[in-house]
Amino acid sequence: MEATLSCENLTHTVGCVGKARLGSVRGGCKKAAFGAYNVSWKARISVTRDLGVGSVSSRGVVGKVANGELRVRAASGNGVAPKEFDYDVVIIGAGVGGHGAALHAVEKGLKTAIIEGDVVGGTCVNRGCVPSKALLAVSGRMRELQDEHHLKALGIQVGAANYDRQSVADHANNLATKIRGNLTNSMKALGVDILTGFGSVAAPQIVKYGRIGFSDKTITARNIIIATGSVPFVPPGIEVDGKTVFTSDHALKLEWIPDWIAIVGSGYIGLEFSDVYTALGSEVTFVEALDGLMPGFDPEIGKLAQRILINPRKIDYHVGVLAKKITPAKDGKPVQIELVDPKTKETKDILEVDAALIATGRSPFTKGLGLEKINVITQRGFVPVDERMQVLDSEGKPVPHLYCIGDANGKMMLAHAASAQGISVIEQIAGRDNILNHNSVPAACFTHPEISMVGLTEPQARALGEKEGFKVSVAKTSFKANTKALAENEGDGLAKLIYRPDSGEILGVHILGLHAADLIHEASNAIAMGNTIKDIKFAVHAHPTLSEVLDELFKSAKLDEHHAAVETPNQVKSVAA
Ligand SMILES: Cc1cc2nc3c(=O)[nH]c(=O)nc-3n(C[C@H](O)[C@H](O)[C@H](O)COP(=O)(O)OP(=O)(O)OC[C@H]3O[C@@H](n4cnc5c(N)ncnc54)[C@H](O)[C@@H]3O)c2cc1C
Ligand SMILES: NC(=O)c1ccc[n+]([C@@H]2O[C@H](COP(=O)([O-])OP(=O)(O)OC[C@H]3O[C@@H](n4cnc5c(N)ncnc54)[C@H](O)[C@@H]3O)[C@@H](O)[C@H]2O)c1
Repeated sequence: MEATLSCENLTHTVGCVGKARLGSVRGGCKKAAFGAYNVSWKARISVTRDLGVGSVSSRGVVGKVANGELRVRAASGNGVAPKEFDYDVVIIGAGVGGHGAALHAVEKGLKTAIIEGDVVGGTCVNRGCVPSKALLAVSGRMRELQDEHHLKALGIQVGAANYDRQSVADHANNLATKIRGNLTNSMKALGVDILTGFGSVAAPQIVKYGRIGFSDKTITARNIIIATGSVPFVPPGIEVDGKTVFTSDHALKLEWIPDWIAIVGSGYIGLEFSDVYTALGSEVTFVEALDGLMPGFDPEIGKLAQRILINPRKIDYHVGVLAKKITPAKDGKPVQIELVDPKTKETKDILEVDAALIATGRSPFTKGLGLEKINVITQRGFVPVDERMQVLDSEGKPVPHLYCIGDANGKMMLAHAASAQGISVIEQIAGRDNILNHNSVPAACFTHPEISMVGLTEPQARALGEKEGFKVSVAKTSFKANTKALAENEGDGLAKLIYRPDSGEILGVHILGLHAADLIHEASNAIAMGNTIKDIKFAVHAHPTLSEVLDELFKSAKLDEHHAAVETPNQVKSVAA
């Protein structure tokens, strides 16, 4: 038996003895018979014949054989950096972006350090995705238990639902602590060096870290990745006291439940918190500067979201007005919000409420990084990068060995986008060119029901079609036609597909309905893999599942005649073969 080993990025070689169930492998990197073999610790070895399941190990390198493919990775984690540098990779910021990059770096055998100035996990774990989803888990259940009509339809009777505020807050805090521990342990287990302090770029390939203003330790790095994230953006004129006027950082602690809260900004944070607060008994008033609520969503989905998530709840709103001045409650006076016309700046109204949550976006946290020393000028604080996340200097040229990922570059302020950008950068450092297709990155808003999306909105797709001269079509399916959704008595919802009828290319998918955040991945994976509607419309989905909403969606797309004519379902092909 013979096996072909294709090795990439050979740097230095470690001895490695391979044993697979059907034999072992011997030879150099190009072509090998079974027996002992030498591989680079950065090598990826593909075995052309199915070896069954087995493993190889030597000097901290283990490889697993499965389905004819042998992957080799560093088991004990950190590799050995070339002599002239302390590390192959130094990451500044241990949020989800930095964490994703660090794990992938050690997997590639790169000696890696991560510098954190606060606590591991960053925004997502400590002040973002994780605690907010814990609160939303409670709001979802409270909402269901309070919905008599819904429960009656299922034949269920329950007494009055109630909650203990401190226990809900503890649930969110405990979850953040647990996930923070998991992240820390995963890096320690693989041997990532976790360094404590505020990091900055002292010069190309040199990083300093230590207490802010006293960065007294210096390390050298072949590559530096900036992953310093973001903080809440508070517009000027708004005074945050952390008690009655606060940002998501404070709100997630759930220190109290105001009877009436104004939420300034109807983006992701505003919408998710409106779900939490209304389920826990608050009345909500949205203040949104743009002309409609949820301006970032596909307009049709936004309209439906308003019908399902806003109108039936104790929520009212002011749109097309700017919250210009907000004064915290003081001396028995409530919180005061001055609303102005965004164009004329004329005062439109003064709101008096118990509390105000400021959810007006996030600012990159990039001050003090020392980028100006290497001729990099941030744009509104965001670090300019190219499609490979390479930092650009003031002339638009990539700075060698310097990358920026996650919220700090502002390309897509989502946890999984930060992590995916980190992995993409490590792939490049390991010598494999990689460009993340941001159009394939899904997003979700975890309201009840959820909203999810990938790719373009309908107006964006139509604008692109007009510019590039292609036709855009739209298909839709309703959750009302889905057996599983109806069994759950959760028929409210819509899935929308935006596509090119000439090529079958998927331009965007938007879902509002039960478990929309999980359902979107069939569409996002299809876009990432470059699959067209023709490729996936014959895929089989289990019945009865919510996934059939997407099955119906892809099946209902109408492709142009010439394209439809060449369609052949895969299963028909394989039967014929
Ligand atoms: C309320 C809320 C809910 C969210 N929910 C979701 C969600 O459900 N799904 C989702 O995908 N996204 C969500 N996000 C967005 C998500 O949290 C961010 O996109 C993500 O955390 C960005 O990751 P990052 O690694 O770029 O930065 P961060 O997570 O902000 O981490 C950056 C880290 O760098 C550290 N740091 C900064 N400067 C330095 C320095 N100079 N030296 C050393 N360390 C430094 C910081 O202390 C921090 O730990 C939410 C955000 C908020 C606020
Ligand atoms: N589930 C998730 O994935 C999730 C959840 C929360 C946050 N996030 C991320 O966090 C980031 C920040 O979220 P966000 O909701 O704060 O920002 P956002 O950009 O989504 O929404 C901010 C809204 O505030 C409005 N606004 C700004 N200034 C205003 C003012 N003075 N008066 C009235 N309205 C004003 C804007 O028009 C906009 O609609 C987002 O980019 C998002 O990606 C993601």
